Amino acid sequence: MSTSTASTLQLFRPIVICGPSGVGKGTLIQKLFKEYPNIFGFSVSHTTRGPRPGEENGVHYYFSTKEIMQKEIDEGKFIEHANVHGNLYGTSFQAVKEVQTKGKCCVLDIDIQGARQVRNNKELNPLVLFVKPPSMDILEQRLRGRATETEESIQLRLKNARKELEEFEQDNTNLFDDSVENNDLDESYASLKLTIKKHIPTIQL
Ligand SMILES: Nc1ncnc2c1ncn2[C@@H]1O[C@H](COP(=O)(O)OP(=O)(O)OP(=O)(O)O)[C@@H](O)[C@H]1O
Repeated sequence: MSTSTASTLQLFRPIVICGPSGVGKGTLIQKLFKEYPNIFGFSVSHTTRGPRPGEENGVHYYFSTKEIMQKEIDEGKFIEHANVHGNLYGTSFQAVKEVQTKGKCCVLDIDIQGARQVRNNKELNPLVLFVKPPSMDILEQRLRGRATETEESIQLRLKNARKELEEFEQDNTNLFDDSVENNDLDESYASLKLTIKKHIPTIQL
């Protein structure tokens, strides 16, 4: 008897990870990819900026032009997009589908505005999780400890973080399905895995 892999392939709901800058989203997501490279996948983003040495089209980014990408945004082909210093960046529905058709669960690191855009998308049906900092002081320490931001950028991120935390606490639009507090990293990572399993029981973690 033969079995068809195509018919047994599970299409996992994508997971949207939201939370203030510096809370540790990237750190948690990297741990998932490292422990489960065959279960989780990152979608390839589009950009209109030129490729840097060593960057490959379809691997690091899909390189596009402003005209083409804007037309595709207008046609609704993008889950979310942003203009950063004059260049467009975004995630297409197709890029998420490519991860899903490999049998992987696509993890998206997008901001609250982006999450709001995809929240009620029936086709995507994302699991939206919020990563909370233990406190604003700790968030500030992490942003400073990362040493990637100017003072101005830290202040802007903290200001946005206060707004995002308020939105999370009120959450009157049911934007988030669940949340994880990123306090001790190992405990938070374990809690993230449990939260994912709770909402996507067929995932083998
Ligand atoms: N649980 C934790 N305990 C202590 N430090 C942490 C923890 N999680 C992450 N960090 C550290 O905090 C800093 C910010 O983490 P990270 O870059 O993952 O945040 P982010 O939410 O992805 O930020 P951004 O949205 O700006 O990309 C990093 O230096 C990281 O090593």
